[in-house]
Amino acid sequence: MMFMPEPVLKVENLKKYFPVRGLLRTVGWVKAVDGVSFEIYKGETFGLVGESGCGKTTTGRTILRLIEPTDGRIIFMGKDVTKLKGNELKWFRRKAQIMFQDPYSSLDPRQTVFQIIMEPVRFHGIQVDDPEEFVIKLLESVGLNEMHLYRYPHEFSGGQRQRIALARLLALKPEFIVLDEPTSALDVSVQANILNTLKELQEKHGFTYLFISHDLGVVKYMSDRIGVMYLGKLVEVGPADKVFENPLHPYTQMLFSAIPIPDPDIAREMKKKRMKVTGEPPSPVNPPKGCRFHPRCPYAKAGLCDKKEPPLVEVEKDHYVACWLYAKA
Ligand SMILES: Nc1ncnc2c1ncn2[C@@H]1O[C@H](COP(=O)(O)OP(=O)(O)OP(=O)(O)O)[C@@H](O)[C@H]1O
Repeated sequence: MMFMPEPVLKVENLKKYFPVRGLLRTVGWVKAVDGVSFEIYKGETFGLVGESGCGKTTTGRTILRLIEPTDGRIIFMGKDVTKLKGNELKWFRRKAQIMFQDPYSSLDPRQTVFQIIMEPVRFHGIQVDDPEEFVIKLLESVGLNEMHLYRYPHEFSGGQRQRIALARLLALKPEFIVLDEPTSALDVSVQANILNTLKELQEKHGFTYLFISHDLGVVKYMSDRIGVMYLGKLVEVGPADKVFENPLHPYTQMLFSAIPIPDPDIAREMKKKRMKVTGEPPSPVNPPKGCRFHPRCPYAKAGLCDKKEPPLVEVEKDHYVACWLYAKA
């Protein structure tokens, strides 16, 4: 796929801190997103990976202004999202959509498929000559059909519900879609079908995706580039094939060591690099500054990571890592 040089989305130093309340006052902050920067180009899928709680969902929702950022800039198609109001905000709400993980709670059980799909269309004042025809076309584009038009969500399987949710957002002709674990609640066979539909729709309409998942196999399958998140920060960013074949950050190496690697040469290479990591990830409330992933790292041993955060540096073309092992201290 050809990428346009102008990014559809540009995130600069994005932060989202949640207060931790004590009895009388705020006693700390959950630094869910802590200074994240990346760009996504037209027609591209940017995958966000990392363990549960590292801040993936908060990043996606803050970008869409479903929650207000603590700091940072979000530029969408040249416009500063944090400053949008009135008609411009409505335009943004139409052009930037989200598909949630849970197909059971995202559709109103009292509405028919027709009503579910037409509601946002009416809200945005989109003119449609023949609403029935319009909805049938949308249903067909996601693998459903006119038989489903006047049925209710409970009559559908999880995968079909995700298809209805997809048809609803397609009706608004979005530019950018946050896919937040869109298939995690589904059986593996159904997952593959939905992922392929997402890919086909992207080819056809040139959609730009932010794909959030903790499932590395799925992220690898879907993404052009990926960002690896650890405790609210991006520790590695690069083309998906490069990051998977040559993970640089000790955290990425640890994360990837859990998945089976089909290519024996790469598997052997990765085994060499694998580091022993034990224990749960640290809490994002007052997190440690240093990286716990490289006990043999001289920089970590010297306490350098505690004193100063490593910058994101380009180690090979388009492949960035934030670790003192690769940067000049
Ligand atoms: N509304 C909130 N109030 C307080 N803390 C929150 C809130 N939303 C998220 N958090 C915290 O922010 C951190 C990041 O959460 P987030 O859901 O973004 O992570 P995630 O990587 O998407 O994890 P998962 O895959 O489990 O959804 C977690 O520690 C979480 O507890």
